Amino acid sequence: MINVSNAIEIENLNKKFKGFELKNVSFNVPKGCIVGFVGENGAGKTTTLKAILNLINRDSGTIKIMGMDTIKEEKKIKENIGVVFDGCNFHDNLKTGDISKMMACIYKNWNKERYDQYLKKFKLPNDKAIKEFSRGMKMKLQIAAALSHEPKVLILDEATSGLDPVIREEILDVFMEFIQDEEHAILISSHITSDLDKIADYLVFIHQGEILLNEEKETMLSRMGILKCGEEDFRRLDQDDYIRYRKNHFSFEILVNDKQSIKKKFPDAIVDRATIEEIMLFYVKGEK
Ligand SMILES: Nc1ncnc2c1ncn2[C@@H]1O[C@H](COP(=O)(O)OP(=O)(O)OP(=O)(O)O)[C@@H](O)[C@H]1O
Repeated sequence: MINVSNAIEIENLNKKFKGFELKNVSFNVPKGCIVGFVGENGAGKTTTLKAILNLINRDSGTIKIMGMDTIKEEKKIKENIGVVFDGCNFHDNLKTGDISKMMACIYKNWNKERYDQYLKKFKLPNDKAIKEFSRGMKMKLQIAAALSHEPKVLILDEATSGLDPVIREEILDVFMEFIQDEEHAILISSHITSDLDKIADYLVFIHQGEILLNEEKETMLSRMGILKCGEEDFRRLDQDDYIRYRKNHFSFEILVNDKQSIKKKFPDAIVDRATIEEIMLFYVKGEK
């Protein structure tokens, strides 16, 4: 039996569209982990996720799920993946029971009891057609369906976007429950960085089709920091000390690589903890 520690492995993925390119995208999703995939609108998140799912043809690169090549062993892999994309993929006139019958034909591991449990947990009615569902209800339905064919990997594209904090928390709890099994893994793209702050173990940051950052979340957040200082102190910094800076009227805000070494250099300096959102903004808007 092959023992693979990564649920998903992406190596040198390239895909060119007119005016956009994924450039040598490489990262892993380790088993037992949630990887948050972040980046601004149009950065290439959905394109990457679609390439993982073979929904678009890639130009080059290899992608493995549970050690299996996603092109050569596509059929075998599909059973192992639960997918939720923004918007609802089920036909509007279907009811929850119709979806169960349909999914049972598609997936050999379809677990109707589990699906019914999720419907109950999410308080989804079985007598209404999907067209009468709210956005949050549609999202929860998709998540219930994605989890009920007993996948090992969840691939989620903006699965919590446009939902209120109560529903988001319910959904995040379900993801946390799913990941308790060490063989499971989640790759989730989201603009709601506070959600990723809560649940992600790793963060992968994509910008203009390139991976800029790929690190364990807590290590990254405890290492990086934001230093506020005047021009004189800024000039004393080495290039290696910081990642990006932003200049205001009278001061500099600097995303530093290593809070501790900066505190040694400037004992009186205040270096604040950076949030995921701030780090993203520095990478996109800051100067080098
Ligand atoms: N089928 C396609 N043909 C041509 N260009 C495409 C196609 N699909 C996506 N693109 C382009 O690829 C780029 C990346 O799009 P993508 O949907 O991957 O971004 P994203 O990071 O998911 O953005 P968002 O956060 O807005 O969903 C965009 O410039 C988009 O216009």
